[in-house]
Amino acid sequence: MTGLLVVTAVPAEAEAVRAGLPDPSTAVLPVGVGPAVAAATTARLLALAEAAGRPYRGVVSAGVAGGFAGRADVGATVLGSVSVAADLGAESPAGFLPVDELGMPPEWLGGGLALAADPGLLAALRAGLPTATVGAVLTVSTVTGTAASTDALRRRHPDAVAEAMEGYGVAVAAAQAGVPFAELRTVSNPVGPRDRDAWRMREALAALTTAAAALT
Ligand SMILES: O=C(O)c1cccc(C(=O)CC[C@H]2O[C@@H](n3cnc4c(=O)[nH]cnc43)[C@H](O)[C@@H]2O)c1
Repeated sequence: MTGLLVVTAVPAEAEAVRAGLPDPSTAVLPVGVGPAVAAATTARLLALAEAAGRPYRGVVSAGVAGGFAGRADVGATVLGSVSVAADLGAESPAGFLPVDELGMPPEWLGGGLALAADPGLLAALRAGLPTATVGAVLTVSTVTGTAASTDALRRRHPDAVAEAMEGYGVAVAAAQAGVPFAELRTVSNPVGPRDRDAWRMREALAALTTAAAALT
């Protein structure tokens, strides 16, 4: 059994995590932006480790995220209690219909639209990050960029603290491999109308380096 696998979307996030790791032998790898490439690449990494007789002890999806104002502001650290596929569904005149409300059983969805963090791994991360905000982290394929879609997400997910683009995909890969999963994010921007000037990437990456100390 090897240690933790930490997957980020892009190299800058991986470098920020590595810079704060207490154990430099922890694997930190960028697996791409969005749920599909993150799921496929993580699944391959987990399968290769298992085939080599050195399965990972757990996998953490880490990186920057948009935070829901009043729940997780810019610079905050967030731990996902659950990673949610927030835009997997169907549009209708009455609004968005999540795919699990269309009669599809959880097994068709890799375990469901909301995959909970492993309790032991989450507890360990909470212990190392006592000021982190804990709540649902949404996974979206399209970055939310209007007030209307922000309000709709807030209504549909009153427990959501942040949104990003990889967590649910990594969670599906981990569930298929039977490996504990958690999601760790630092907030680079508020979820809301698109405004690149509101981005604080340097601050979020610095917070990621600080938070990485909990990844023992
Ligand atoms: O150009 C824009 O307006 C824009 C706004 C938000 C994010 C992007 C990205 O290309 C970053 C995607 C990347 O970062 C994570 N991330 C960070 N903030 C958010 C967000 O508000 N909503 C969704 N994802 C976000 C995400 O996990 C990706 O890896 C561009």
